[in-house]
Amino acid sequence: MSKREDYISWDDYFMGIALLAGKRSKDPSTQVGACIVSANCTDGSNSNTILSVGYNGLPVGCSDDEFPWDNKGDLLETKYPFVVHAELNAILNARGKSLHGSKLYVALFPCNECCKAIIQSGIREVIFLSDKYSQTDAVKASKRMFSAAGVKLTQLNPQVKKIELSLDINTI
Ligand SMILES: Nc1nc(=O)n([C@H]2C[C@H](O)[C@@H](COP(=O)(O)O)O2)cc1CO
Ligand SMILES: [Zn+2]
Repeated sequence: MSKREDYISWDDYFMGIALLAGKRSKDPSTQVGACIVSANCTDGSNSNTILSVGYNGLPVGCSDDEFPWDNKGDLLETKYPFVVHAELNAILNARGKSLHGSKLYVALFPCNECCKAIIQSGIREVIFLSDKYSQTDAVKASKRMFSAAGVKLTQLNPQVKKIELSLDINTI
């Protein structure tokens, strides 16, 4: 028997992990996931290892049922001042582990605040799917900083449009 040929690529796999993490988000309008992966080492050691994962959600101790999820209205009655973005959560979930030279896979292009944390933590490449907020000042500021800091930006061209998972034991 020869090897399976329809296995998913590394890029689709890590973006898939980011998207799966986003499924944990309680945000009713936009669920974002992020996955941080170690750099490609020239000798192949420890490359393509998942260092951390995160999704957009409230800080620990802030109840998902008590804080607002609205995206319109007075700022303090919306989610915006409270939600930790997926990228920042992934960086913080690494708990101080070195992220130098790593890559970050994220479903949605990072905002300016996450951009600063990405640059400062040593992440050298951002691979994203959607850039639906490209016209916002947050994304424009972000692109300016990424460019100045030399962080590579790659919009993923996935090899597959869909990855299906079944948790039915009869399908294993
Ligand atoms: N890159 C991002 N990572 C994120 O985790 N988010 C989060 C913040 C909010 O919870 C949600 C955006 O909500 P909305 O404005 O589409 O209703 O996604 C948003 C962006 C966009 O910059
Ligand atoms: Zn952000």
